[in-house]
Amino acid sequence: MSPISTTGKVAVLGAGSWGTAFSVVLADGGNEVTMWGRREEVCATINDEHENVEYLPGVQLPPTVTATHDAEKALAGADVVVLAVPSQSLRVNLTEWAPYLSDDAVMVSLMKGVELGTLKRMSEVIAEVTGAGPERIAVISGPNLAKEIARREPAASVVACEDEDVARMLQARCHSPAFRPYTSVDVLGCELGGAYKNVVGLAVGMAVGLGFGDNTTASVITRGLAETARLAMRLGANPLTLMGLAGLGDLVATCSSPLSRNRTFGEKLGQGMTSEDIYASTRQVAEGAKSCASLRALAEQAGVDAPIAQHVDDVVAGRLTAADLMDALLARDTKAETD
Ligand SMILES: NC(=O)C1=CN([C@@H]2O[C@H](COP(=O)(O)OP(=O)(O)OC[C@H]3O[C@@H](n4cnc5c(N)ncnc54)[C@H](OP(=O)(O)O)[C@@H]3O)[C@@H](O)[C@H]2O)C=CC1
Ligand SMILES: O=C(CO)COP(=O)(O)O
Repeated sequence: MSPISTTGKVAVLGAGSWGTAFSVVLADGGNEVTMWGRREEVCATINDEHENVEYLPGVQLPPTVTATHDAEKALAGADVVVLAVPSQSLRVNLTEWAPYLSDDAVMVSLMKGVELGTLKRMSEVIAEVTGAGPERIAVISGPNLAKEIARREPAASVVACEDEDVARMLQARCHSPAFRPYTSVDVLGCELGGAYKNVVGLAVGMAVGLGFGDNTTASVITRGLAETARLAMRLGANPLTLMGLAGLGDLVATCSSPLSRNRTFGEKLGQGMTSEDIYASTRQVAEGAKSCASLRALAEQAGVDAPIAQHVDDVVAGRLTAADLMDALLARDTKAETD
């Protein structure tokens, strides 16, 4: 095997919280980073003030991070392309960007969602839109709340690619003093862990919003992990992935942290706000509010029992209240824990 390159030019497409925080990780790892931002004014403040004032105020970005509104410019010369837009917009975005991608660039999904309608994971959307093989598609997922990562608080994550050499190359590219990536070949397990924890985070948030304490949240987290593992294993994931950073690790971070947008969305539902009110109150994405419906459908398709996804979807859609969700989860037929 040839020596692994640890530096190079990376395009990060998406200038929200995670695209920006991950650009800091990549810059700390020695890469030259060009971000693509949807709005010119966001790019201008990144270039002129080295700060993403809207998404990560107070975080000074390294000089090797620049931004452009022009995707062709962002992608020029990039051998690694990091995708950090909301999951539901990826297909449209990537279709626009595809003509500017080089034929051998590796694409890395940072996204934690499942596409509505098609029920595709983000790696599957990337493969479909670009025609790239699995050796050019990777996922990075773990307990990585953007604000903490941008402040360089120590954290670990998983870099998954079916081609282990590519996972190792990406691991070297994003290893920095505060960010420790582990490799994996279980792309499916990492993606389902990342998408499902958002739905469980919504349920935990609802419990918090209703005023319940740690027994309730621990019960929802644990049964949420069981539900995630049931579906992921049925679809072919390695169960150990669900016990790792992209499963349990991310679930714990999301469900415990007031920084989580999904937990916060759930908390507001628990306090009686509607999804429409919550959408109107923030620009930031809470992936679980959409992926609850796609994960519910994916579980139905796979013949897997998914009561948390099912009831969270009903609350988000306004068919149930958060209090109904808690009652319904407890009133289900009793069974053995390991069924
Ligand atoms: N934040 C976090 O801690 C983490 C997030 N993730 C995942 O990363 C992904 C991105 O999330 P995050 O950065 O946090 O989200 P944010 O809400 O912070 O930012 C979203 C970004 O996407 C842009 N955007 C929104 N809609 C569109 C669209 N239709 N087309 C193109 N761009 C669009 C926004 O632009 P504009 O400002 O113009 O609206 C903004 O730059 C999600 O899948 C999330 O689950 C993963 C790990 C950690
Ligand atoms: O994925 C995340 C942490 O790993 C971020 O969670 P939220 O999208 O809920 O903020």
